[in-house]
Order: sequence, then structure tokens, then C-alpha cells
Amino acid sequence: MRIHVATDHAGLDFSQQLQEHLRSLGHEVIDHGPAEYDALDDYPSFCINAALGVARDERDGTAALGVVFGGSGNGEQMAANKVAGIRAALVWNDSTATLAREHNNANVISIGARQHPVEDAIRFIELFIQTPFPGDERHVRRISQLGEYERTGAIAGKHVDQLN
Ligand SMILES: O=C(CO)[C@H](O)[C@H](O)COP(=O)(O)O
Repeated sequence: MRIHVATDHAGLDFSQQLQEHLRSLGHEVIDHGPAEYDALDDYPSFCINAALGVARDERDGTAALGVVFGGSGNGEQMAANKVAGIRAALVWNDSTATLAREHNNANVISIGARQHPVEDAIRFIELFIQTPFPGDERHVRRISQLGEYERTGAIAGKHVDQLN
């Protein structure tokens, strides 16, 4: 599996430990930075680059996922979700790591490095990588609605009259 990884200063230590771990498991890791600690760096460009890598690989038929770290993971998730085709999930325990794949077919996981011990974050990521998307019809339908809205600005469904 190819894994695109990005962070900001708040998650740099986590990112480095995770990358080493993923490489030891045989994954191909693409590091989107930052290369060194800078307390004033900004997460959006790092995370958007990682998300672009995942989206490009999906278009090319290459199996890929993304991991983005920050202090909370909130802004990093927001940044990744700005990229077309990306479904980035904020994960904070084993259950949300698994559900992010089973229900949402997330292709990027976001984690708050200031919220967990690194061992927990690595376990969330392993669960995320290991869990397949079973493709249940209701989840496929909902994910398709998100994609349709992203592509067209319109959405089909029972509650379309509530959109303005
Ligand atoms: O989690 C984040 C964004 O969602 C950032 O990592 C966090 O805001 C960085 O904070 P600071 O600049 O105070 O170190």
C-alpha cells in the first residue's frame, strides 16, 4: 500500500515514528512534510499535498491512503477534504478508525497528535489500513451523494428540497 503522510509542527514527532513503522511493515511511504520543526509552519499545504497524492493515485488505479496529523487533527481533516475525491475522517479511537473505512470508505485519516499517545495513533492507523470497505448499499449510496454534490453542486435524494 502507498501511504501519503503529512503533518505540521504539532505532529512531526508522530509522523516520523509512524513513517518508520509503516516502512518496516513494507508500505511505501510518501512524506509530504514538513522536513523540519518550525513552530510557525501552516498545515494546509502539507495536508493538501498529501490529499492530492491520494486522489492522483486513485485516478491512476494505485492503492493508496493518506494520514494527516496536527495538534487536534481538525484543521488537517478540513484541509484534506478540500481536495476533490477525498473523504478524510477525524479518528479518535479504535471504533472511529474502523467505521471510517466500513461506513465512509475514507481514504484519508486525520489524527490529533496532542490528543493521544503515539502508540494509540499508530494502532488507529493500522486498523484503518487493515479494514476494507464492505460496500454495503446504503453506504455506497451516501458516499455517492457526497461525490455527486462535489462534482455537480447538486444532489439527489429524499431531502433535496431543503437545499438552497
Ligand atoms: O491542530 C491543528 C489545526 O487543527 C494545528 O496543529 C494547531 O492549531 C497548531 O497549534 P499551534 O500553532 O498553537 O502549535
